[in-house]
Amino acid sequence: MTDKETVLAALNTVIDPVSGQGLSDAGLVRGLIVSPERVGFMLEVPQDLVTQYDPVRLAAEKCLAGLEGVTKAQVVLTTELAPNPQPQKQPSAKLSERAVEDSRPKAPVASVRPHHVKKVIVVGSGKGGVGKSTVSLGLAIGLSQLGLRVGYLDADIYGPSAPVMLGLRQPPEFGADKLMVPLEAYGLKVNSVGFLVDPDQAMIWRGPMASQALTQLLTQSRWGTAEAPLDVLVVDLPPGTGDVQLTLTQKTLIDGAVVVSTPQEMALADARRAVTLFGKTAIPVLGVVENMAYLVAPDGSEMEIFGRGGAKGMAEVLNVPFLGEVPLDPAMRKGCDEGKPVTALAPQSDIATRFKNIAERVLKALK
Ligand SMILES: Nc1ncnc2c1ncn2[C@@H]1O[C@H](COP(=O)(O)OP(=O)(O)OP(=O)(O)O)[C@@H](O)[C@H]1O
Repeated sequence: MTDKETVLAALNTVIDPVSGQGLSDAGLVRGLIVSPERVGFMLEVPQDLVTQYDPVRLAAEKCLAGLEGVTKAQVVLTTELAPNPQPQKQPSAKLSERAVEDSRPKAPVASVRPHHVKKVIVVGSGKGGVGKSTVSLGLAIGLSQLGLRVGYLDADIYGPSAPVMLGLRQPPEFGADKLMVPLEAYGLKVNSVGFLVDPDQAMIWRGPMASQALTQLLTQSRWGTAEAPLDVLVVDLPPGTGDVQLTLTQKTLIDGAVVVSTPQEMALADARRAVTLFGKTAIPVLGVVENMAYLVAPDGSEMEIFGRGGAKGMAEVLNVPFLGEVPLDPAMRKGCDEGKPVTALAPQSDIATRFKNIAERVLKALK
């Protein structure tokens, strides 16, 4: 009889069309059973890709059937967004050492990659109100000013801000392919939790519901096409380091994370946690942005309202890149409130140049 290692190695010869990796490495093999009667597993894929994966299912089944000693091979295609199965009664028999080892939590294997998106960057902060959304949008606009095709997903379920910051109100339409068509603003393709629910309503989401909504926004939006894929999708995460962030970062193939902090110690402590969270989920930290680093007074002097250099120092200590500082800029605040982002409308301004420089560093760190 064949063993699990042999089966997993064989399944790596079948290529996942989305990630380009073998099925085992891509984390698509779930619930593998290797018994004298049969070898089988669940091929867990995003709901919208089921048709695309049917040939992969057949190839996997053929691969298993070709292994020595296998009489019955079975691969079941299942979608990630299916409702949770009823809890199974736990077997009372004592588990073997191997089974105990198998059941220990492992480093998560991400499995969802949005369609036609080359790179996904998440922007997080430990603490709320540090300007994460402002910086995410500035970064997205900066990347697009560098000539890239950029998407912006406002995934902040606790306080979606894209509708206000970009002056967008109408919900996205659904295309014939049942995917949401992101709105377009200032050269960005935009989708937001705020388009789907009333942004003024306090949002109380149960963790699994929030994670599912975010995964759907991410994977069921038509960000790009085969001819014109998105170069980068910037995802503005909810603040904090809780379950919602953890689940999203575990379930999605993310290429890098940017952490935003203000310079004061209270914010830095939380930002450090965010860096640690990304580290734990094996997401490369592309760097830290220090927001509200200073304010230019009318006499031209720089007032360091929250202290300055704290986030830079933190980046050095944690050995992650420092991407740059963003001053308190009243024009940027006003533009955000009025749906007129100043970095897009005044691309030569100091603040726009800062975001372009940050975008350049992010790109460099991504490569
Ligand atoms: N550098 C800045 N200069 C001026 N105003 C700023 C700056 N950064 C953020 N703001 C303002 O501070 C407020 C909070 O910013 P923002 O919504 O981006 O924070 P956030 O961290 O995303 O908040 P939340 O955690 O609530 O989602 C907004 O009014 C925004 O315009």
